[in-house]
Amino acid sequence: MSSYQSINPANNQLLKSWPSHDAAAVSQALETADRLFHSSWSKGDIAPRLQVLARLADLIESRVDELAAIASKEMGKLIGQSRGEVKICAQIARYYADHAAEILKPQPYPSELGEAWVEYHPIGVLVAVEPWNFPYYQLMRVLAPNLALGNPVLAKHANIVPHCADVFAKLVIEAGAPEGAWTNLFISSDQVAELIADDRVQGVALTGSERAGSAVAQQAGKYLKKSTLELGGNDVFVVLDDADIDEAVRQGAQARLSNCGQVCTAAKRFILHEKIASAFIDKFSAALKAARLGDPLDEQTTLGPLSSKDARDRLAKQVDEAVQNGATLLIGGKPVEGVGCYFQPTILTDIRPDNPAYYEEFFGPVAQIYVVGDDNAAVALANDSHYGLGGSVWTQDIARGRRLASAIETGMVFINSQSDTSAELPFGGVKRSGYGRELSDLGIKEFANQKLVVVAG
Ligand SMILES: NC(=O)C1=CN([C@@H]2O[C@H](COP(=O)(O)OP(=O)(O)OC[C@H]3O[C@@H](n4cnc5c(N)ncnc54)[C@H](O)[C@@H]3O)[C@@H](O)[C@H]2O)C=CC1
Ligand SMILES: CCCCCC(=O)O
Repeated sequence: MSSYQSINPANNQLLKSWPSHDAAAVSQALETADRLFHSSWSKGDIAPRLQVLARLADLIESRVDELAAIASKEMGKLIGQSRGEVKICAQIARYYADHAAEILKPQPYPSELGEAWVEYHPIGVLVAVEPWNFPYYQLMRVLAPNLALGNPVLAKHANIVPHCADVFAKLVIEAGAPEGAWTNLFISSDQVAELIADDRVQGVALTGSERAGSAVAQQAGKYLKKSTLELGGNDVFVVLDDADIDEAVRQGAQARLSNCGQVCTAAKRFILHEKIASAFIDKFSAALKAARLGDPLDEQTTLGPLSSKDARDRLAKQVDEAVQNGATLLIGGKPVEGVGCYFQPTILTDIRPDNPAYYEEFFGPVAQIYVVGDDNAAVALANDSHYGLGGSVWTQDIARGRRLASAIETGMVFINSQSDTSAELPFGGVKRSGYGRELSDLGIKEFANQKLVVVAG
């Protein structure tokens, strides 16, 4: 039985099983990608590649509803959020279509040795290993910069979103990319490891769990291949005593419930100044309780299902263990009875450092609340984490917000906004949230040969 299956998490119905790719198909895909890398497509003028990205952006924009429905049926994202994800993908494709040539032009390096500059060249075939939570966005973050640069990509998507993987690959071809530029492979972890070991593969990008990241990075390290990792997070949502509480509650509820909480940069640890904690908790609890659970395709639904039964069962076990280890369950805490992988909006408080939950990411609609007396305590708590991905600070004193943003040990901090993403801004983290950056001018150079050329003076 294929391990790639489209199952609707709103009703557990099997939509389609997808055949896996065997060794011969993988070998052919690698050969085609490597041949493309050694062709004028990858090494020649950038313009034809950017034209493909512009056409891809147009194609995606013309098919938002169709693409969004596929994602919502396959992984349970609310239809409006799926439309938003599809639109961000078009934005990313268009950003690199419009800006890659400027970003990748040779950069002069004034030197006493003579005229010096850095050129940006593709390095070869890459492997992309991606998760189900943003089934198109995660692929586009790798495709767009590397297609602009000239690196062919072999993509291994999460096993529960094969339809998204397949339709994305077809869009890239329809936009005019040659065979080999982006190849979707329904393959196993072992087949990924074999690809990474092959001399024709020069790098690997992964978004997903620490477990997957560690396995893939070990293999990449063993074979001296460049890797980037975008892993989990336990992002803070710091509400200071001078914050606009109603706006913080509104965005805090969105930041915890969006995509049913299955977002690496979702607000997960709510750190509240003691002066406003009670007011925030009352309003925040009401906002989470007001969530309308239902079919993700129904525009009225505000909280869909988790992506799978496994994800739902993992979360339920995690919440139970947090309570067994001393946490207080303020609201929710249980799977919703009936069909589908639904989970109650949940708030946990009184989580002490000796509770394993204190250091754990809850990948679902589960908020942890902590109360502190001052800014230093907020920063100390924020940094007491194995993760370092994103975070947000809420205050009407921007200088104060900037001080906390600089002190919080993550890759991204937003002041008076929930975490977000846009093609022109770098995305990534530190510590166990991974390394490297995606998007922006930083992302397109992660897998570039940044070659120094010097003309002796
Ligand atoms: N940073 C992010 O955006 C995301 C983080 N996650 C984290 O991952 C956790 C579990 O979600 P999953 O989808 O199960 O993530 P996962 O890490 O199991 O899967 C992510 C991708 O890695 C692949 N993979 C897993 N193990 C692998 C291995 N040994 N070798 C090669 N490829 C491998 C999977 O097939 C999938 O394509 C979540 O609870 C969350 O903490 C999940 C989704 C997105
Ligand atoms: C809109 C935010 C995107 C976050 C992508 C992630 O969970 O890895």
